Amino acid sequence: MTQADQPRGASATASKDRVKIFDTTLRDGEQSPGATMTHDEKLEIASMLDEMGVDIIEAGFPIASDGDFAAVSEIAKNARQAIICGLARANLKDIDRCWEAVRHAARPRIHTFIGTSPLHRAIPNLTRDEMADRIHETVTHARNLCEDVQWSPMDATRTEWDYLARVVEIAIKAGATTINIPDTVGYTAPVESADLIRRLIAEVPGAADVTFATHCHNDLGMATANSLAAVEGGARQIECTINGLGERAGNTALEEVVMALKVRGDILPYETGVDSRKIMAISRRVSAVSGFPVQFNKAIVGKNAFAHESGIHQDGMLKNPENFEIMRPVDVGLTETSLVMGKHSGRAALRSKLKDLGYDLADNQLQDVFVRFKALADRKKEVMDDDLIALVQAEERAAEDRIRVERLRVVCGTDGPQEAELTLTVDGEERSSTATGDGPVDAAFNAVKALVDHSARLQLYQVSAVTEGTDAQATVTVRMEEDGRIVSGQSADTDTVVASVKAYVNALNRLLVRREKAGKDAREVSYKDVG
Ligand SMILES: CC(=O)SCCNC(=O)CCNC(=O)[C@H](O)C(C)(C)COP(=O)(O)OP(=O)(O)OC[C@H]1O[C@@H](n2cnc3c(N)ncnc32)[C@H](O)[C@@H]1OP(=O)(O)O
Ligand SMILES: CC(C)C(=O)C(=O)O
Ligand SMILES: [Mg+2]
Repeated sequence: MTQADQPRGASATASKDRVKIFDTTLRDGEQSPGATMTHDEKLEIASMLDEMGVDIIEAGFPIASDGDFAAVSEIAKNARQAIICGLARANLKDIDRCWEAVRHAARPRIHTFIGTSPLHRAIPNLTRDEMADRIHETVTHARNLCEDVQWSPMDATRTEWDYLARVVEIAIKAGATTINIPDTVGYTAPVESADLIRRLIAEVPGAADVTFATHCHNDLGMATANSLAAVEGGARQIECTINGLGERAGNTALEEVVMALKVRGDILPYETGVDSRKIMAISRRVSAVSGFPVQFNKAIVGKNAFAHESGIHQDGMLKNPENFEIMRPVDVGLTETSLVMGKHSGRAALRSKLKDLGYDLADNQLQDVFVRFKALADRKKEVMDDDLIALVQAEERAAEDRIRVERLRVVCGTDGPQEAELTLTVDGEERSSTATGDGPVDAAFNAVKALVDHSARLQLYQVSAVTEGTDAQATVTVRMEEDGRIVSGQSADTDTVVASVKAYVNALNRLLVRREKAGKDAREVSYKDVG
């Protein structure tokens, strides 16, 4: 075994075989249309990969451009522990350029490849024999430059068995230390993936002296399954990318294979040197620099991978997280599971969430807030913490209010005048009014004035969104002044006009309290009977 073949990390145990993680986010990942990263971004990602314990970083394709060459060279210079690898086609110029870039690394690797299937042999227009000679020549050349050489028969899974076995043997004899078997077009299936590696190791002379690697693409959604099957067949290097970034449907996702081996060590007795707690951070960074968002339900790193909205699951999670989670969030770098509050949530989650927010409600209060919460959740995709706080505060305020908003309808649009039809309960008596105004809020405020006669002057009217999105709750604040007394009112609702009227009424209620406190009889307020 050469120095380059030694697995990293001190965690290898007698019972578990070590599987090397080869990350190609910066090479195959960057080949995704639109995923190009800048020089500095590549350096940053390489450093994070090195830090998290990836064994080999494929840093780029040095002949592809001066920029790629510069990035691979600098990553090679900065590498702390990882092997730094560059890709090269099966020609001497590519291999020389690759070596120029990776040779700065403490542990450099040249990765050279050529397509060996009937379809791919036609690309450079070579016969079987001509290609075999080319493989011998180029792998020998690479090995003369570098002691760590990886060779890949591109489209191996669509290559005839006899030819594949023949060229793998040639590459091993020419000095390749790692033989990578790519499923370039995501065509294979788990049983076949395992069998192919097993058969190569069993039948190709010299196979026992090299590491076999698996490189899968996800065209049929089987990349992770195929990679793990290949490991069961004898592969000891998995090629993968962060978030599964890569050509077409992507490559095997690093986070998936690492966590599968960690969580299912009972049936997959293999280990990696990757510190899984660094997964979330690098996933977010790769998503940001590549511009590829991670789908919400993506395994391990998706926004919903450790989130629960439905009441039965939330209740189960609160009783024991193992009820609905097979991994601890902390093991992938998250601080906690998130209980998302939405229309499927129940009282157990609401009580727990409110407690976290500092509200320890009695059962009857909780029930009131729960009813209002469900009504809000029916109108809004996700109820955020601030929405809940607004609900509880409104509940607290409403308890002693003499004036309550019952119903409001507004007519608005380009062809004014805007009109509001409002029903309030005042000291238990229902009263209604219709008013017009300059805009829906003005019309609604005029309707309030028609029902509650007062001389308070509106000093401030302010609207802000509690949370994000067009379905966000609007928080409205109003400030009013009467005889030197200043009161303010606040309310939140997904309907801005409703929130405005409720904030106005909230201020009026406070005004009544202030008047009472000032020794006046609150009933001095005269209510116009327009009902
Ligand atoms: C499955 C994979 O991921 S393979 C890697 C794919 N990645 C990339 O292609 C990204 C980087 N590529 C590039 O920047 C460019 O394609 C370059 C610089 C490598 C080559 O550019 P060009 O010289 O303009 O060639 P072009 O891209 O048009 O065509 C590819 C050439 O490489 C040849 N070729 C392709 N693969 C190999 C190989 N493994 N070994 C030898 N030659 C190869 C093709 O036959 C073709 O040459 P030809 O025109 O003489 O037939
Ligand atoms: C270059 C090779 C290994 C590759 O990316 C593929 O075949 O998918
Ligand atoms: Mg690939």
